[in-house]
Amino acid sequence: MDENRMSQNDTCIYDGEDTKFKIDYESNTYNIYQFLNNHPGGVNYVKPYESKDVAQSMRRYDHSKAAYYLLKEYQQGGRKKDEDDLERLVDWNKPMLSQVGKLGTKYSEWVISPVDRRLRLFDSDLLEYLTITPWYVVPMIWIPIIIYLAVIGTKKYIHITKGRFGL
Ligand code: HEM
Repeated sequence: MDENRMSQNDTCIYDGEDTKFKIDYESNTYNIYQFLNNHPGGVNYVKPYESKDVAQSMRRYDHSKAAYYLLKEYQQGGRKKDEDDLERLVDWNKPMLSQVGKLGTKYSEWVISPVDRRLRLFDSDLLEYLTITPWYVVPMIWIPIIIYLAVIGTKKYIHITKGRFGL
């Protein structure tokens, strides 16, 4: 493999032989299988384009620069690293937090150029662990707080309105 290309396995969250949804864009082929369900326009817009060229349709829907940048992530054989200066600004295998401060004026362009790969934010395993919250933690914390505040509020209301309204 060309050493200027990242292998798809390095960059993909999902991989596997049977997980393919190929499209063409300007004579390159892309496997966008892992992106299908995340497409902001919905999966149904993209589904009819399996094995077809999407260039015209993408232009018709006025996709942003970020969308075309993201598309390269799914290029067959991996993204060409030497094509994008933005790719070389950080070491993707190291935590991001310590690196973004050094991006300087490039930061604003880099931060809105989406990629679809595993990366970590913090050096510390504990902090990294805290960056991902399973959905059930949110009701676990907030439901007791809501119940507590509702009980306190009701008690106060009963106390304040005691003797009024003929109660
Ligand atoms: C030909 C097939 C495609 C069609 C018909 C299509 C259609 C659309 C539509 C209608 C929206 C607007 C959603 C909204 O604003 O509510 C959208 C947004 C978007 N699409 Fe697609 N899309 C296609 C392929 C792709 C591909 C291949 C990618 C990249 C891998 C992509 C990335 C995006 C992104 C990032 C957005 C958010 C808006 C933006 O940044 O432009 N789309 N698409």
